[in-house]
Amino acid sequence: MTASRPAYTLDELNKETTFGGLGTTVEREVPQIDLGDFENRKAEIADQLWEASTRIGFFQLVNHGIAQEQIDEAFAMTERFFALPAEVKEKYPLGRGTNAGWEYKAQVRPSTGTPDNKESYQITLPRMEKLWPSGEELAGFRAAMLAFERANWALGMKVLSCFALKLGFAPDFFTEAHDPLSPEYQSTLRLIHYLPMEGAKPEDFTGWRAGAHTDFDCLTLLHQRTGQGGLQLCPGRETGSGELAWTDVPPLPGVVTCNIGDMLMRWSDDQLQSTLHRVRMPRPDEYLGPRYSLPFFCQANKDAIIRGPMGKYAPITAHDYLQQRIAANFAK
Ligand SMILES: O=C(O)CCC(=O)C(=O)O
Ligand SMILES: [Fe+2]
Repeated sequence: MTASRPAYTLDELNKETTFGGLGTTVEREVPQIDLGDFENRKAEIADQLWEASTRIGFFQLVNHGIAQEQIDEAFAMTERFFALPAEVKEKYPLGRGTNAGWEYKAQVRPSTGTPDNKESYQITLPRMEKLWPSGEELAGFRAAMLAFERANWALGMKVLSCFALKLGFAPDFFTEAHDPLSPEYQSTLRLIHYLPMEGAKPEDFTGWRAGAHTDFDCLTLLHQRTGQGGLQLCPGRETGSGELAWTDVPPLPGVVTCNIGDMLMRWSDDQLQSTLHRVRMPRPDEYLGPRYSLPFFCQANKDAIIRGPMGKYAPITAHDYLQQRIAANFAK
């Protein structure tokens, strides 16, 4: 299969085509970082974020400031959205290269060459014209999601301000690069529904809920439900000849799971690690119901220029960078 895959122009994509195998599992510690008393503890928090992100590329935030009621409401609305009839969801289709709208089993990862076993609805604010379900179809959805999008943006900017500190940029450097009032804004809230596996055939369990990948963005904030596990990570992009060793990331109550994406890895001259991850199928003896997750992707505005403090890579706009990644995942 590998031979028939396209060659990509970005090195990270060519690498990704080699990560589709089952691999082994190993325990690793995913650091928890407490954001409480942020203003007074910022330097210490920045050190902890830096340590986690240069080492494993994943961490879990506690005392992150997003109320559990708001997270629960976003999940409840998400379940209602995906429960709408397909004829309704089809009225709001994902536009090619836009990260906005609904898709069903349309994302093919370079690592697996097969579609993820999921449907998703993406919210990218400047691109939502004609993509919101009407109030009659789903009352309260738009208000809940706009508020949740903004809460995640604010948390993401807090974390990114710590990385700005460590990289020698101005404190609001990344906030300005992710300006939600600009038409160039392209951060995305994604609602994901992984399909239930009750009564599925044995061969259906051989695929992936989400094939191995790294995220395209600067930083991902991921909300998960307790009891709906499956996320696994593999740090360091260990591309040697051996099998990759994967670590389960349990969905703990009250935490927001975060990971560094390729855009921030490039922006930090490869100091911060964008870590490979995937969502495995449940085993037949595990919970087989649907799985919902809510990632928020902090993706710098299209016109932001990605240039690291040491200038390791040629400057590129966030638009050009992202388009190459999206094209590789949704190629028709
Ligand atoms: O659903 C999850 O737990 C992870 C999803 C993910 O990695 C992604 O959408 O990029
Ligand atoms: Fe991801």
